[in-house]
Amino acid sequence: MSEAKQAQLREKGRLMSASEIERTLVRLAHQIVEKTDGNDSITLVGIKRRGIPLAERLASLIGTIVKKPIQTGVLDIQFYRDDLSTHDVRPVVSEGEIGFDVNARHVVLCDDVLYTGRTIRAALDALFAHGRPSCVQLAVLIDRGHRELPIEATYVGKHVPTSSREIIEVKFREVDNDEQVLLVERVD
Ligand SMILES: O=P(O)(O)OC[C@H]1O[C@H](OP(=O)(O)OP(=O)(O)O)[C@H](O)[C@@H]1O
Ligand SMILES: O=c1cc[nH]c(=O)[nH]1
Repeated sequence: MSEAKQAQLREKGRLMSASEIERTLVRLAHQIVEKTDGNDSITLVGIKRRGIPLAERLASLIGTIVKKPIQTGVLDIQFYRDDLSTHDVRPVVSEGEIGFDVNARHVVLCDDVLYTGRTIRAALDALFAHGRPSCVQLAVLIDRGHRELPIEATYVGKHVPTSSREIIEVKFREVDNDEQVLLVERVD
């Protein structure tokens, strides 16, 4: 986030520490194993940017539980202006190959925050443009509400009721060199 943008935000508190994130991911990994019943076709697909470390960490935890490697993939969702959207942006998938086979795979999309649901809608479009998964589920660290589409997560780390002025800032060491979840508020 740019310094100018950061200057308009006021920190309201910490929602999760590094150890709370770790414990939550362990719980989510066990829930995924329980619900997918050791399914060999499982692929954890991270949505850029912070969905990627989330997918990789969950895949590693699940791999340890089921004692076999878990396939991962990446989806890159770009944003562009869309005046029809409440937030003036609409997620789209960047062009190019998806980099993994989605056919007959049990895909678990992974993202740090679920908000309007538009990113996940774009991710679903991308998946089905590239093949036919057998099943698609969604894992998110934080569900903050305010959905604009009929999309819900299968696995949720933490439900955080928010106002529209508030923003969830997830920080992962792989992306941010920091590890915590913050609640901040726009002060403009
Ligand atoms: O449900 P939605 O309204 O689509 O919002 C959720 C998306 O917003 C965030 O991405 P952000 O735009 O902050 O990009 P980043 O992860 O690259 O920082 C978050 O990582 C989700 O991907
Ligand atoms: O609060 C929000 C909303 C969307 N994406 C985020 O990362 N935080």
